[in-house]
Amino acid sequence: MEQRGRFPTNKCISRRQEVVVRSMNGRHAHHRSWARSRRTVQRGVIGLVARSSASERIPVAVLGATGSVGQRFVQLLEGHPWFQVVALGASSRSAGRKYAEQVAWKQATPIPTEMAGIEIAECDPSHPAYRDVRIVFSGLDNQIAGEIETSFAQTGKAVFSNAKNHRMDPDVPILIPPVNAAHIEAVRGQSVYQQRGGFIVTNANCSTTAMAIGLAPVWKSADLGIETIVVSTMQAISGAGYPGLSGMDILDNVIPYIGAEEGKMETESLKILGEYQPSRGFVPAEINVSAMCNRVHVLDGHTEAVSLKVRNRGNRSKEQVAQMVIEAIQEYPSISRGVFGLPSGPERDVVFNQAPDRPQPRLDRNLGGGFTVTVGRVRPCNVLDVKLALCGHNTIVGAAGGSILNAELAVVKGLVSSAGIPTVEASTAARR
Ligand SMILES: NC(=O)C1=CN([C@@H]2O[C@H](COP(=O)(O)OP(=O)(O)OC[C@H]3O[C@@H](n4cnc5c(N)ncnc54)[C@H](OP(=O)(O)O)[C@@H]3O)[C@@H](O)[C@H]2O)C=CC1
Ligand SMILES: N[C@@H](CC(=O)OP(=O)(O)O)C(=O)O
Repeated sequence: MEQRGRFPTNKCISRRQEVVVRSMNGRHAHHRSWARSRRTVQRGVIGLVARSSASERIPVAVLGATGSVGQRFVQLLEGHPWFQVVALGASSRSAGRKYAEQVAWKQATPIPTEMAGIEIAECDPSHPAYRDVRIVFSGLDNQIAGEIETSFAQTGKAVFSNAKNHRMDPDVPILIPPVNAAHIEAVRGQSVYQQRGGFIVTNANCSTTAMAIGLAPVWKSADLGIETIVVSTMQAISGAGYPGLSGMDILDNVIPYIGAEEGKMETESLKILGEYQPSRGFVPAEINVSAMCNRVHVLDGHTEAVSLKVRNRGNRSKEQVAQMVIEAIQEYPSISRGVFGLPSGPERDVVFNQAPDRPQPRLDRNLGGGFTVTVGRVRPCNVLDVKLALCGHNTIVGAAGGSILNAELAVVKGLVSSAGIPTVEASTAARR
């Protein structure tokens, strides 16, 4: 069984978490006890909201639900404390059939019973299946994702996309909560948000996501920073969707080409690591990135060999820089769960594994339920400053799981409203 017990019991939560958990109370038993155990917390900046009268979770839809990423959404959303899948969308080839009858299910857990009987709808926002939906998760094929996602946002839905189509739009964030949570503010500048309350948030290309999370501690360290990244990927077969590559192509083989992947890593990473300024939009990070992408004979989990030139090396030796990189990773705070209290967030977003032969996709991809990126082999580089290996699950943190984290962050930030569900903003305003 590859899934962890996914939703957290309380250990230590922030006030922000507490607000969300309390606002969602009544929805999930262990979240109620999570909130109860924090009743002694001092009333703070955000304050405590009254118990919500709402007893439902936020209704959500998954588009592309029959595909590789769509199935991950369905799997990861089972029993979600805040979200309830009420609609599943796919092409006209699948529409009209019950999900369990139509999907070629390839996950290691059974089809969730709460979704098995849902009738697949076409991806048309006027379809009655989507009437009550507030959040739309998109695992649509990028040949058609762009227009469909726009049409859902135009009907007031919050769209969280895996597809590449909108990633470089000037008002759409490529959001990775442990790296650039502040970018979610870009949503408020989307005209469709101002007019109808709908918006689009994308996640990154899966290799780019693992790299951004793995390198965030270095990038954000005032003593380090990054000037140059040279990365070679070893990408899993599942990244090509299902059925993807034929066995004849990938067995006993490495394919040193994944269409457009290198360009995406080189451009998306600059937007992700850059700044969002409401007056100027996205200001890209000043980093040189060179990517070489390879498909390897691994089912899930993208591994990457990275060489770095740091920005602030000063007089330090490369050994000292390598040690500082390790410490930056070890000290990097738990952001998804610790800072924001996102229920899908792992204990740690990024970890350092000191074993000489890690990370390895088969051993490390499911850490933190597939939400944690593992970094290892940090050592001096003869050409740049340091080199390392990192690994992240391409269809969990790199795809469906990443979108779910993004939607959870949007709820915490008050961007997704739902009747009876107080948000951080609403509860703060109520106290003014
Ligand atoms: N696999 C990965 O690791 C990652 C994938 N992505 C992105 O996520 C998206 C999905 O990828 P993946 O799951 O691998 O792709 P799949 O090919 O496995 O699934 C595609 C989905 O899109 C649906 N679809 C296709 N055509 C239409 C249409 N005309 N109208 C409505 N629905 C349609 C399919 O429905 P039907 O079954 O009815 O044909 C299916 O549900 C892509 O944009 C991809 O680039 C992003 C990051 C990582
Ligand atoms: N190209 C990635 C998966 C993918 O679909 O990426 P993107 O979302 O950037 O198109 C891979 O093959 O592993």
